[in-house]
Amino acid sequence: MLISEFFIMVNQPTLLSSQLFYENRVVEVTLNRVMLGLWKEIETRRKRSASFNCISKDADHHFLLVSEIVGARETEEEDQTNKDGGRKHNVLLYPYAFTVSYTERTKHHCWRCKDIIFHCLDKAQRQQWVQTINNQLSLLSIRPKRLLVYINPYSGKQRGKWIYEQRVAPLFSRASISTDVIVTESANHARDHLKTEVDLKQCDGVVCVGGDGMFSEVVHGLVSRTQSDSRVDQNQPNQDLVPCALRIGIIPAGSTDCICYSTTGTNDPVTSALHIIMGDSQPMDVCSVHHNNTFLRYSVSLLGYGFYGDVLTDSERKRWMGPSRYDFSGLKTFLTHQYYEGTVAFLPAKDNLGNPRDKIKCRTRCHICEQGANNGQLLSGDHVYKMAEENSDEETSGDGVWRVIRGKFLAINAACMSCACPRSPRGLSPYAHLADGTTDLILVRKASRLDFLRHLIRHTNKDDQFDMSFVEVHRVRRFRFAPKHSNVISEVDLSETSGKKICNQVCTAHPNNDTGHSNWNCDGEILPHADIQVSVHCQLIRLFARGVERGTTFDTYTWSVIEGSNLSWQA
Ligand SMILES: CCCCCCCCCCCCC/C=C/[C@@H](O)[C@H](COP(=O)(O)O)NC(=O)CCCCC
Ligand SMILES: Nc1ncnc2c1ncn2[C@@H]1O[C@H](COP(=O)(O)OP(=O)(O)O)[C@@H](O)[C@H]1O
Ligand SMILES: [Ca+2]
Repeated sequence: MLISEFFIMVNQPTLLSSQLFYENRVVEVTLNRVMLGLWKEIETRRKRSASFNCISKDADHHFLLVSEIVGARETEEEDQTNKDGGRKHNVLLYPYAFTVSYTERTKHHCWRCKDIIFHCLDKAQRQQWVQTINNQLSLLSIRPKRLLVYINPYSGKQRGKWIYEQRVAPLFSRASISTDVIVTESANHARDHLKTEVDLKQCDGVVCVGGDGMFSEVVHGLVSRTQSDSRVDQNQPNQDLVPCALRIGIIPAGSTDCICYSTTGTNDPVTSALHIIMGDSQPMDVCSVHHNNTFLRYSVSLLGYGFYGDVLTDSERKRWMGPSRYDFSGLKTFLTHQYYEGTVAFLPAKDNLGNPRDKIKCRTRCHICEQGANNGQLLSGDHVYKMAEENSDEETSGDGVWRVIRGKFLAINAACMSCACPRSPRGLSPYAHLADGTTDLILVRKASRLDFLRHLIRHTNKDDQFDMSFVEVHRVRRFRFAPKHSNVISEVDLSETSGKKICNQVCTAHPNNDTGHSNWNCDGEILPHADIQVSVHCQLIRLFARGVERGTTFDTYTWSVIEGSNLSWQA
């Protein structure tokens, strides 16, 4: 925060100002539209031989941004003695206490809810403070007041219900958020409920408690509902989709929690609950996946063919193992060392969106994502595009240049965001962006087991997983894949979209016994088709998050202390 910004905050009209007892002293506490300031210290009381002495002290200035207050409430008596260090004298002299809860940043992007207790001389004064603070909070229109919560009781280690009830619900109640809670009874319960039954006008957001699969259900429910309400046909691969009005919150309780980790920097339920309460908003890209002009699914994190497809397929049979199923199946798949032949065609992103190796990380208020939105990255349906065959063959069209790459691949991954998660803290594509309208397409060609292991290990440390001869990565707006024994990216198919037969048949139809195909891992769901068309829809949804924050700076501290300052609080 700049000192000039601080002056602006201080000079807001005062809403309420009183002398209150705080910790061991009487202070003047002032509330304005943007900050709650514990301003001039009037006197400090210290206990000395069971009596109190007044010791004056230099100015000591604290403040708390109103936007980071969770709520204010009358302090329960037990809180007063427990949390306030059992200072009995407070109870005698200033018997009416109120608690202000606020967010505090701790290590590794984790947030915590902290309390400050102030003591008033009389009941009316306390009531006035609690009411005025809460009234101010209710004026913050970005904050949700009513939420629809879906809990998957079987996610991760099956602790979703406990996490919600013990760690999250008490915070929502402190923030005066009302909730409708649904514990899902089967897969797709949340998706179908959102698609058909819910009156979306009755809530300010949807929260899912679970893993990436549960988030995916909510995305499918909300996006499909929004399109059907707007009469948009999702089966058209190049269709402009209508952005969803409601924001989605994720309380992480799953196996990978990659979407939560990549959007908040951690997989901590309390942090996520606080982002929801603060009314944070993070736009996010969504990929639509089609097969032969039929809609299959949406994806927001990983679309993986080969290695990650095979890990998922194997792990689904081992759900009973919980999150460690991925470690077991990961090892098994690695040892199998299967590669797949096929053709990838892609439309690269515009240059101003950087590239997957430029070391520009997506952070809160990311300027690359702003550029993406300004570029109008969402492609409209009537663009004519062309495609050229062969490794570096290229052909220009009104929409850019399509490139086609054929080969044998251990893995083909598309990361629409970094896909950072506890297993891989930098992620599959560390410099991918949440909301730029692109996905990073990672092609891992056939290589030795040892080289592939080196590549995988680099996901877990600081080394560059793309700096290997058999790995290439492209930032793209759209792509298509056809396995070898398919003729999907074919002359006929291309002529339908380009109007010109510019490309020879890339993949020859093969009499085949249907082996040699992997599955696509689409945010943890197995896709039934290997040949797919993918388009990125820029900023189609919004999350209750703010992206990963940069390092700790002055303005990341909420309860800040400005000692020795000569600033004065003005009405
Ligand atoms: C020798 C060490 C190798 C370690 C490699 C680690 C690489 C990890 C990259 C993880 C990327 C995760 C992308 C996210 C995928 C999720 O959508 C998906 C479903 O999650 P959930 O619903 O919570 O179950 N998770 C996976 O597909 C798991 C992939 C794990 C592969 C080891
Ligand atoms: N009540 C339920 N019973 C069974 N499956 C469910 C239920 N609710 C949701 N699901 C499904 O469980 C799958 C995994 O959910 P997720 O929350 O991602 O957990 P995990 O991270 O452990 O995979 C998702 O595909 C989701 O559709
Ligand atoms: Ca993106």
